[in-house]
Amino acid sequence: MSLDFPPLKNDLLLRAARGEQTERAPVWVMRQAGRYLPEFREVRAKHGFFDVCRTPELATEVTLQPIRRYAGLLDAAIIFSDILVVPQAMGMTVEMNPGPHFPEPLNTPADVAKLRAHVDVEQELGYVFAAITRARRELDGAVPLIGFCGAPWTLFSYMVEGETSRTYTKAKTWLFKYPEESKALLMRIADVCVDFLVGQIKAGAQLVQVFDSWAGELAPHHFREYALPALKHIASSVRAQLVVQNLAPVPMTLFPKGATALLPELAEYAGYDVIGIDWCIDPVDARKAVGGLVALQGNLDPNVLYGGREAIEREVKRMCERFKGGKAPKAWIANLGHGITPGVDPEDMRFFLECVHKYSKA
Ligand SMILES: Cc1c2[nH]c(c1CCC(=O)O)Cc1[nH]c(c(CCC(=O)O)c1C)Cc1[nH]c(c(CCC(=O)O)c1C)Cc1[nH]c(c(C)c1CCC(=O)O)C2
Repeated sequence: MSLDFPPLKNDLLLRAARGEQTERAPVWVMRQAGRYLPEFREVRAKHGFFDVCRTPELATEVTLQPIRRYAGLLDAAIIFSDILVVPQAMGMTVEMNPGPHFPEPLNTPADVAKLRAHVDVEQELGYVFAAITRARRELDGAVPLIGFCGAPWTLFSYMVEGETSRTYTKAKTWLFKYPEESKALLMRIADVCVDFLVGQIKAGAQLVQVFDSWAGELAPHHFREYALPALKHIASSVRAQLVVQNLAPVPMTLFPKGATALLPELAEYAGYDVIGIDWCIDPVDARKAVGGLVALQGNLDPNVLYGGREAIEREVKRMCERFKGGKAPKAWIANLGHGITPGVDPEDMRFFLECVHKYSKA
């Protein structure tokens, strides 16, 4: 049973995500709705971060801001929310001041008892679903709408560390001191992610992305042991649930930032259609690593956007050549290798998008 939405006018993203070569690379930018936009800062001056997330009108407004500003240049919208709404749904308090802060992180496995035994995502995160349905209607088919969640390992890190960490000492202490409890918690987070992503798809998300921002912090064998099973569980369970609930399949993207060494097995076993890469791997090498199994997304260093027009043009041109080169299939979604940062001039972002349009033509 699916909701009815206006027909999609630009399906470049969905075609590339399914592995098709496209006439040019679709392009969107992680954190495209954010503090580099004056219209976003205006909304944030009047409303708290999570108030924007929890108010479908505001979340829709902010989701559409970059689509309006860069009309005809962006090929996707991403729903305005945060990965940390999942720990909130599980019963944790999360503040944003200005970075994430958990007043009561999970210090030991005993603290897991403080989490909700059963998470009703409809009740806890229904506001995200409402925002997605509303944004999808307001987009009027201009571009597809992306839903997302954080990956279990990245969310686990925040829930244990209580903030963004440089060393991940607390999260890793859990892995090495309490391996079984860690695995259980990772799977518990994964189960919430499954319901959350299925709910987003049901509400109108046309592609979903799993952000594993701290994937690169783990040794490959630790990633394989702890992070990968939960990621696989999400991909296979979401797909199975879509069948059970009679919903059309949607492409799934995994962004395992920094996990370059694992690209071959992620492509082969994780179960995603698209893998996002950061700028620390050359696109030609990433292609070799994943073969023809998945589409790639990425990977310009976000700081290139601070380098002025000449640097932006040169680097985008190079990125396009590197993604289109080599012998592997060419399905590619252009993006930065991580989120856009607050100091970027919105006109430089526009120039980046224009350069992708120009240099990624088949
Ligand atoms: C690790 C992570 C978080 N959140 C997210 C990740 C994964 C991606 C990544 O690694 O960047 C994902 C995220 N966060 C946000 C989105 C919205 C959609 C988009 O435009 O991409 C998405 C997809 C909005 C946001 N989430 C946040 C902001 C800025 C806060 C503000 O408006 O005051 C935005 C626009 C806050 C946030 N939220 C988080 C941090 C560390 C911070 C503070 C630091 C920062 O600003 O980058 C957690």
